Amino acid sequence: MTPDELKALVRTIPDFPKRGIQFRDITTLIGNGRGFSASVEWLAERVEGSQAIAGMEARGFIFGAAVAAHLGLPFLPIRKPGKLPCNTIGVDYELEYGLDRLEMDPLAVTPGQPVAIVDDLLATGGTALAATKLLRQAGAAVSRAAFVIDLPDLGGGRRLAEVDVKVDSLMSFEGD
Ligand SMILES: O=P(O)(O)OC[C@H]1O[C@H](OP(=O)(O)OP(=O)(O)O)[C@H](O)[C@@H]1O
Ligand SMILES: Nc1ncnc2[nH]cnc12
Repeated sequence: MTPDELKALVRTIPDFPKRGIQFRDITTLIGNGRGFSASVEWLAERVEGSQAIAGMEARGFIFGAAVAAHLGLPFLPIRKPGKLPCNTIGVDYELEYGLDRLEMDPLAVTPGQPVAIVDDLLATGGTALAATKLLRQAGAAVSRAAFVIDLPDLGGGRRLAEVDVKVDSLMSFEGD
């Protein structure tokens, strides 16, 4: 499937979860078997060469885990607060429509291990920056991140470039 065909599978819902937000919903993309599979293959090609894939709860688990399994790599879950049973490190961050916190097991990576980030969507970059910070704090080398959707108007790509993370995105939505 072409990137345009995949983009046509993303549903836009206005004013969710807050007035003024155009919510780009991947439910309809993953609800299409060929679309899901093509998206996972596209992401996997971008992060090949990494030694592990990290994905952020919850939508990052959908694509991150699938990409890791596709490449035969470990998957590192980066979770919302209070979910991991082990000792954790955490970071608070801001996103397009609120505040949140991410946590991970600091022992999940080995020193210098190249870990790529995979998520469904890049908006302000707050989530991916928080994940980068956590993974680096745990000792991982983070230089790549791949997303299904980029919202370039919100500047996430620029913010990740500033911390030396190269970004690839399968499609983007701009100007509305
Ligand atoms: O670039 P940002 O401004 O940080 O926004 C992008 C993040 O927002 C969404 O997650 P959300 O926190 O809504 O959680 P969910 O995956 O549990 O739906 C999305 O899945 C990204 O992780
Ligand atoms: N506009 C948006 N649509 C879907 N998920 C998002 N996460 C942050 N902004 C979003």
